[in-house]
Parts: sequence; C-alpha cells; structure tokens
Amino acid sequence: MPSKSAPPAGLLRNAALFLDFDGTLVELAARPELVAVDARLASLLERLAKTLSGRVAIVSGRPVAGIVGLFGPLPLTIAGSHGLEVRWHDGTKTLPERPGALDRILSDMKHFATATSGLLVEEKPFGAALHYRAAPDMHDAAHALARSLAAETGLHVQTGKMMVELRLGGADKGTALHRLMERSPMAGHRPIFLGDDDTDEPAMVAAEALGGAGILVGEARPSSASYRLPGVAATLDWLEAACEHAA
Ligand SMILES: O=P(O)(O)OC[C@H]1O[C@H](O[C@H]2O[C@H](CO)[C@@H](O)[C@H](O)[C@H]2O)[C@H](O)[C@@H](O)[C@@H]1O
Repeated sequence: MPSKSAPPAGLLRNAALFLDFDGTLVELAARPELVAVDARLASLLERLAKTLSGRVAIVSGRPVAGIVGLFGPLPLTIAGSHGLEVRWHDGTKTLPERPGALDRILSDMKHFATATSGLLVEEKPFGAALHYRAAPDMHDAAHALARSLAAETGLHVQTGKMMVELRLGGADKGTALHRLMERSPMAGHRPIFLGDDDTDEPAMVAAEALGGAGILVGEARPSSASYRLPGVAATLDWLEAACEHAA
C-alpha cells in the first residue's frame, strides 16, 4: 500500500471544506453521547467558516439535530444521517420521509439489546444503530440481526465502527458532497473532504472526482484519499495551519 503524505498547508485556499465528525474532529468515545466538543474546536470551525466565506460543511452519520446539539449555533452547512438530511447554510432543511418500518426495527433491536449487557440502541430520525463497542463479542450476532431486518424491511445496512445501523437508503456521504457542491456557497470551488471511516470513502471519491482531494484521518489503510493525517490531534493542528494559509 503506497504511503500517503500529509496535505500541504495551502490546500484550503479557495476550497470548499467537508468534515466528518466522529474520529475526525473528535476522538471516539465509549458511547455516542460522551464525545466532547471543546472551545478550541468550536472556535476553529467558526474561523474556518469565516475564512472560507461559509464554504464549510459537517458531513456526519449523526443526525443534523445531534450535531447542532453538540455545537450549538454554528454558521455551517450540516449533512446528517449519512447524507439523508441537510441543514443548508441559510438554515433551511431538506429531509426525506421517515421509514415506517423503523418502529418495528427499533423494537426488535431494543429487545435484542436488553438480553446482553453492553449493547446500546441509538435512535435516529431515519435509522436505528446497534452499538457493540462495550460488547465486541456481539459483532456477528448484531450484524446477523441487521441483515435479517434489512431482508424483511428493505432498509439499508450501514456498517460503522463497532456498530451496525439500519437506515433509509438512497444517499451516502458521496451523494451528499455532490449535492452540497451544486449550491452556493460551495459551487465552483475545490472540495476537500476529511474522514476516518469506511462510510467516508464515497465522499473521498466524490471530492477527488470533482477536482479536489480526500484526506484520510487515522491509520493507513486502502482509501481513495490523496493525503493522510495520523489522527484527530494532527487533524486539528493541520486545520488551524491551513486556515491561516487560506486567509
Ligand atoms: O460520520 P461520523 O460523524 O463519523 O459518525 C459516525 C457514527 O458516529 C457515532 O458512532 C461512533 O462514535 C461513537 C462516539 O465516539 C462511538 O461510541 C461509536 O462506537 C462509533 O460508531 C454515532 O453514534 C453514529 O450515529 C454515527 O453514525
């Protein structure tokens, strides 16, 4: 596997910036609600948004409301739920319909989770995630349950880090990036996407295809990204330096 270099500090000049959240801007935590957004991160995102004239988006598997709840008001575009929902730069929202099968899926997942300590069900507007970070031996059983619920309901299986999710299909982080790039203020700029997870790969591909670049965060692994940063701390340091260079 060819090694990838760190991105140049000037990469954000005239760019549109797309940021994954968990594992990219914040360290992974034992449970979804335990991640911390500190003053340094909030202030960095505000500076980036100002320097790039609003061309900054968070693109997350978390719901938009979850990201807003963590940051409070931020002058950013947010694509949440793996690209299924968007809160645009001007505050307007684009949402799909909630799948009717979700109630049944939530009920089955919760029933499954109560039988084993360490499992956690995360309710989302367009999906339901079964987390097994505290019960790693349940990997196979959790994925088997997700596959069987997907076969019954037609919903999409979304894998993640120590979790498996059933969600509405029809979007991913790649389609989200394309969608965001069609509108002001992103349109006409080079997309730069940073992410750590397999779910981020469609957005890496989209950014590279549109003349920009992907930046893989974390351990080296096969990826469509052009560059790599070793982890969250290096990512925040690079974003701060790149923001200065873009000013
Ligand atoms: O696309 P992202 O912004 O990276 O979101 C992906 C998922 O992140 C969250 O789960 C992950 O982070 C948790 C907190 O660190 C961790 O406990 C869990 O094991 C990880 O899978 C979030 O809870 C999910 O909804 C997101 O899809």
